[in-house]
Amino acid sequence: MDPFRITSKKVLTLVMVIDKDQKKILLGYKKRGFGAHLWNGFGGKVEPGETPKEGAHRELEEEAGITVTPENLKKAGILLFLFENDPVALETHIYTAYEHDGQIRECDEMRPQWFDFAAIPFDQMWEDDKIWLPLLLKGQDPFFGRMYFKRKSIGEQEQVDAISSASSSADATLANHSTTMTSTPFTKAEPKPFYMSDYHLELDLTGVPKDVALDGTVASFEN
Ligand SMILES: COc1nc(N)nc2c1ncn2[C@H]1C[C@H](O)[C@@H](COP(=O)(O)OP(=O)(O)OP(=O)(O)O)O1
Repeated sequence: MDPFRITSKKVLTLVMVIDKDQKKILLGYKKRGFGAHLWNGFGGKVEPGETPKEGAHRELEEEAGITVTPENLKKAGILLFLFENDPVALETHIYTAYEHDGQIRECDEMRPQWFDFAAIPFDQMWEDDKIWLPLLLKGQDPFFGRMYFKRKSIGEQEQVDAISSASSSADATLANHSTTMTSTPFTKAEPKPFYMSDYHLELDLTGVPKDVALDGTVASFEN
């Protein structure tokens, strides 16, 4: 039986807020829930009746306190995250926002912080990010991909713990390169429960239909 066989999906959003002039990206430190202790863009589940773009707008305001006009919220790609022995895939619609309104603020779920492009904390982010985020920062969108994740075994987890405690001094150095939004100290790397075992990314979408059929349902690049 295929351990990556999927029967349904959840639709999620992820917004990457970028300051092109300063060459900085706004990330949020996830304090709880799925992906806790990792830095990520802002987003979450699309609610019934919402388009992905409407969901992205709502989640950005909830998690970072800022709004983006519809024309400034641009679709960068769609990634399908698949987890071993989990039949529910996460279809994640990724957006860029180069302009925003309002005051960035922390909430109970996310702690926002600006990072220089040269100091993005990839070792404390989902492993797929190091594949597509550099492309997004170069403006090479849109992309479409499948990312396959396996849960770490106990032995692998112990190895990660050892690496993570050895790297805590490196984290302190990273903190000096980033612009802190709040007085909360930079958090050291936490072990990641999953590792990416494989991926497939389409960068040339000429052969991909506008509506990409995934698991029987359809994702549209339109909004
Ligand atoms: C597995 O790989 C992933 N990589 C990246 N970069 N981002 C991911 C991955 N898997 C999920 N995400 C993103 C997609 C969403 O932005 C969040 C998860 O959203 P969450 O489950 O927290 O959704 P909410 O609606 O905010 O959840 P609550 O029920 O807590 O409100 O992570």
